[in-house]
Amino acid sequence: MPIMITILLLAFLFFVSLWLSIVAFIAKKKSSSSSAVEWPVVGMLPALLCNATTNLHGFITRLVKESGGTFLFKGPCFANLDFVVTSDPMNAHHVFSKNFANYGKGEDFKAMFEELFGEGIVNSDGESWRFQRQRIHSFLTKDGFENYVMRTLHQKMEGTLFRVLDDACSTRRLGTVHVEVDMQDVVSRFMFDNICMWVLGFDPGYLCVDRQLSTFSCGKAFDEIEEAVIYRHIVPRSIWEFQKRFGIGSEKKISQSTKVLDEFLYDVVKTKKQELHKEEQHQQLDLLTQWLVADEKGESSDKFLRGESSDKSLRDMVFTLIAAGKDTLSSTLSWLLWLVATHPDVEKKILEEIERETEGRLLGVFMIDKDEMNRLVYLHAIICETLRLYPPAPFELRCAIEDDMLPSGHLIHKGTRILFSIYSMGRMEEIWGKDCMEFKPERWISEQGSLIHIPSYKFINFLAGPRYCLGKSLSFMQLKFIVSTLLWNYKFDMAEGQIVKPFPSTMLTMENGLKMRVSKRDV
Ligand code: HEM
Repeated sequence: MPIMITILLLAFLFFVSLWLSIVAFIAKKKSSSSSAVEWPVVGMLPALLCNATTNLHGFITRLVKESGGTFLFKGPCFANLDFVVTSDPMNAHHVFSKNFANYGKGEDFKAMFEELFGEGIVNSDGESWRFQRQRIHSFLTKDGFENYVMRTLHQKMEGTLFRVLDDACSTRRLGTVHVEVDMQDVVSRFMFDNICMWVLGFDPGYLCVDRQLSTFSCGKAFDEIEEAVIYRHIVPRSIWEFQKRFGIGSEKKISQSTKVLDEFLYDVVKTKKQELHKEEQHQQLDLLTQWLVADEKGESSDKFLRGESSDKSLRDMVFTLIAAGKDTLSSTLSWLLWLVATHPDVEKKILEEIERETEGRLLGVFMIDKDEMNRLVYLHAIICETLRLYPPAPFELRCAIEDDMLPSGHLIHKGTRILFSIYSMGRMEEIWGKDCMEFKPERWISEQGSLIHIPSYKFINFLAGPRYCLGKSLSFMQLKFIVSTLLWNYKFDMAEGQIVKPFPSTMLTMENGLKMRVSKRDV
């Protein structure tokens, strides 16, 4: 009997103390100004899940601002989902440049992107990464490559993009009112074809004049993977791995889309290898041909890829380059078109600059040379400003190899993951000033009219240090050509009632697309 009384007494005390701690926790939560409450056992996961589908980037930006630049995101205690989240430029400088050797992509990142990038450059570290970087860099800077890219771009714009837009304009003139074009979809298809032309050497026709005819499923598969993979960032690895094993939910989508892509890419690799010895094939400048030719010449200098590359490593290489170029450029273009359409003063200034610097030669798709391109300073500033507010790759992840201390004073243990929010960095008052939320291209231009240099660790959209983006200068060249030609020839107005907001994805796309009315510009 006394034992029974003792047990009842202990149970009573346990429930009273549990009740008191819950009451205290809720009271603390109510008085706390933090946007993410840390719950017992599940950590901050409920707050992340609540915000993940509505305003993931805004939520993280709020947390980063509240914490003064860096905070620890606590996941559930059983899930290994803790991250140090930061938007502090000094931390970026430390991790990406000064102590570069201590930070890799980490096992979790590799697992997340395994079936997509495989051993491709963005998913590798060490020797394999160094070798691929040096090779891709030499191809991109090879004599004639830039011209080749600009020629293929010109060809696709004139042959397809302008005709698609002309169609949209003439339909309006014939009286079919309210014809709206989803420009996000158009530029995404256009960029996919464009990148394929210089990575694979042919145009797969994802954007074609009669878009009803485009049955090409590979481009769609790319888009679907990108949407689905964000889920792997949010839930514990064991959960998405379980779903992957049994083909459930977004994991089913990823495996179906990867299959479609693999069929296409392996087929391209096989055909390319077979045709390599045909006359003039060696002269082709697309990156896949250049890679195969370099293999033949025995230029491999690495254990990883000595001799002829396997079909798998070629597939990984081309997939990675298409992914690196397509989404980044199409995201920048979409946000830029929206920002210009909603800022008439900026639109007016850019048209004045194009007229002044190219003497109006852009009517139709005319090539502009490098000198003319360099003179388009305001356009350059518009691109930087778009990237600042809407970075195509909003996050960057790194994992510590050994213990370390960040300049912000945060102790980093071996294996800790650090998530850089590039989106938040673009909206920090400490970096950009009080008007950081405004779209203001002028902030990039000095009083003398030249571009202001912002250190790469403050503007890490192309990353900083030894792993900075290999496609940066190619991207500016292409974007300047596409934007100047498009804006000079067409006027883009927002469709009525269109709400533009970011979609929570690994790439910063727009949730509801970008519906616009297109008309020919009267110049
Ligand atoms: C607006 C356009 C672009 C932006 C904002 C951008 C941004 C980035 C970022 C943030 C990274 C670092 C990724 C990581 O380490 O996880 C990166 C890497 C890379 N980018 Fe870009 N990129 C752009 C366009 C391109 C284009 C057109 C190419 C085409 C060749 C390209 C090729 C690469 C490659 C090969 C890497 C890997 C570099 C390495 O790991 O050493 N990028 N880019």
